[in-house]
Amino acid sequence: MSEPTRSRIFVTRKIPGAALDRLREAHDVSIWPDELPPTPEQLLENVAGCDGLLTMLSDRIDETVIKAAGPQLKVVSNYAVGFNNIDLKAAREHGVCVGNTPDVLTGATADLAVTLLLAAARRVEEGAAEVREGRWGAWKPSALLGVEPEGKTVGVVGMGRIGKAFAERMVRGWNMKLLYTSRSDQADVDESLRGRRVDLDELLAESDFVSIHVALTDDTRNLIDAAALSKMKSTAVLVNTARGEIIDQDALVDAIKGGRIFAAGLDVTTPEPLPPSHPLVGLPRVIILPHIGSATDTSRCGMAEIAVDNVLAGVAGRPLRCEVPLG
Ligand SMILES: NC(=O)C1=CN([C@@H]2O[C@H](COP(=O)(O)OP(=O)(O)OC[C@H]3O[C@@H](n4cnc5c(N)ncnc54)[C@H](O)[C@@H]3O)[C@@H](O)[C@H]2O)C=CC1
Ligand SMILES: O=C(O)C(=O)CO
Repeated sequence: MSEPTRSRIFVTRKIPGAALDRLREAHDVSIWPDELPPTPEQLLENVAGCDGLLTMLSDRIDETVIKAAGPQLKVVSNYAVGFNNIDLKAAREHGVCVGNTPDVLTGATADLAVTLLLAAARRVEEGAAEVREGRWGAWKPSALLGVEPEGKTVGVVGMGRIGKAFAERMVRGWNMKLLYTSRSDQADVDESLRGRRVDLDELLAESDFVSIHVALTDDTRNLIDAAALSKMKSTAVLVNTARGEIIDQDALVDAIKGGRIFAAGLDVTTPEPLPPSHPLVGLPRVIILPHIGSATDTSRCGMAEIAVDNVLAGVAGRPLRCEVPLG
């Protein structure tokens, strides 16, 4: 009996868990060894001749990369649920399947959105900085006053998997009223969470807390711009765990400085990493985390299993476990 064909796979970063062992057993795998990602030039060099790529959300996989890999490339398996870093049109044109890692990170990312909402609302960053920097003075009745979610209105922009998990937490945990935007009606959300689908303008005007959960597309880039921010309540808290490009960051700096919204909690920014000199960094009432929404052992190992399954299926010409529709 002939040996099964071994494919060439490039993995652009070490990933947690044992899933990569399964890939190594079946195929010839090279893993980028550094903590820092390959530069665009290094990526082009390393993909040449590969049948499959296992990529990170920070790797830009455009037509140049797909062509540099060569016509034998069958699959790009992204170690993320988001796939805005991949040129889907180029993938389709070159007959390459694209995989992503949904569901296993939904709870962790929704938890982080709740964390950011509470941390921003209760000014946790400013308080912790006072302690760290020796500025903790006498207890003051009106120091670091925040806002409470209980019974208020939460607006979820994009009622997908994570949007829904976040909404469940806020409605069940804090008895909040739910408004959301969605491209289609969601009867289950309306029934089980007493949600109401509205347009973005109404959501921004009526919500005390707004959390972004849409995918980044040409339609959602800069969705939250100066005009959108101006529609929000001056007491509102804005949370973003989706993608940095969905918010116009210059407009957000102006809105926070001008007191046009109360606070913001961001897990994602443009660029990433955000340089410490950026005007958002250190701004009171803005808390920024380094894109850790899915950073739990459980989620990242689950993502690794799916990403490896996607590569194994893709190089074998089978449907992927989680395949991104290419239109
Ligand atoms: N901070 C982090 O570590 C993480 C961030 N994410 C981000 O969260 C996003 C959402 O993930 P999931 O909920 O699993 O994806 P999903 O596909 O279930 O949800 C995305 C939602 O956005 C909606 N949408 C897309 N374009 C829209 C538009 N123009 N207007 C209104 N709605 C629109 C879709 O209909 C869908 O309901 C990912 O695309 C990713 O960017 C995901 C996981 C971790
Ligand atoms: O999965 C994603 O899209 C992330 O941003 C990180 O898990």
